[in-house]
Amino acid sequence: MSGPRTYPLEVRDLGVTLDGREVLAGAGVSAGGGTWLAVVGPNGAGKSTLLKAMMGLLPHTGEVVVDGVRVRDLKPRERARLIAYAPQSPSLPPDMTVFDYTLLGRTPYIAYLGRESARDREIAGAVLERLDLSGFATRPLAHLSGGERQRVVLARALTQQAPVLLLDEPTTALDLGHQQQVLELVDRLRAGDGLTVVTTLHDLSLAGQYADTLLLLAGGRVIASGPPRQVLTEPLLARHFGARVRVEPGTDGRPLVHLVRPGDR
Ligand SMILES: Nc1ncnc2c1ncn2[C@@H]1O[C@H](COP(=O)(O)OP(=O)(O)OP(=O)(O)O)[C@@H](O)[C@H]1O
Repeated sequence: MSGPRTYPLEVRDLGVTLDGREVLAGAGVSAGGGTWLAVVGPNGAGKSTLLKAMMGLLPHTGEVVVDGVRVRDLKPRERARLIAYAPQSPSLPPDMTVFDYTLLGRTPYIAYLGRESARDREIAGAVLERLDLSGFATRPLAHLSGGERQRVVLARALTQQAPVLLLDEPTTALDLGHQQQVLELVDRLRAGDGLTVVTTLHDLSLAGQYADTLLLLAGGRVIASGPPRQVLTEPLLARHFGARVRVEPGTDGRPLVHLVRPGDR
């Protein structure tokens, strides 16, 4: 039995200069099709910049290649069918309803001047259901809490049904239960539909629990990449986050990162 078709991802020598400042340089990493890559690093490291450049939203040098296709050669609609992106804090049209905003994820499939089909509406409805958002469908975006808004942004990205999913800090505004719900849902989509997932994540233990590969960025450069236990090491975290941490294996052997107070052993 063969699984779903998957789309490997390769980032080659990516560089971004903003206002004359090199905020990302020489960034390279690859992720197998159907695997999860988590980008970690301190504030200002260049994590969001990397995702935006991968999505083609920022001028950059280097290449992003998905399943052998150079993303920069694609037309915007083709790119949007291949890669979906949920930004960290997008500005949302306040009067638009949750359902209509989610439906925007179908735009790359709707003909110019065309209207969404019953199938498009069905897909949007099903995604809202999976994210516990059906009850909010007719609510204007301005009337949502921060965490609800964050899940709606994710809903729009999932409605796009692209095989590569880029999520910038998908869990920051979420309570514990919703963090788990969102990460488990994304992981089910990865395993079941073969999505290639790239997330930035501040929570290093969560990154270590879910990702197959971690990419540690600091100062716009790649410091380390590889399986979680190779990247989440006490010396690397101490050096690049300026934090005292203890790293120990969890029940599944994946590393858990704890902050240690000065004076504790
Ligand atoms: N338009 C801009 N002009 C100049 N510098 C910028 C611009 N946008 C972002 N930067 C800088 O680029 C660097 C990388 O920013 P980025 O948002 O990618 O960091 P990040 O790793 O996602 O950080 P955080 O964890 O705080 O979200 C930061 O130092 C930021 O100040």
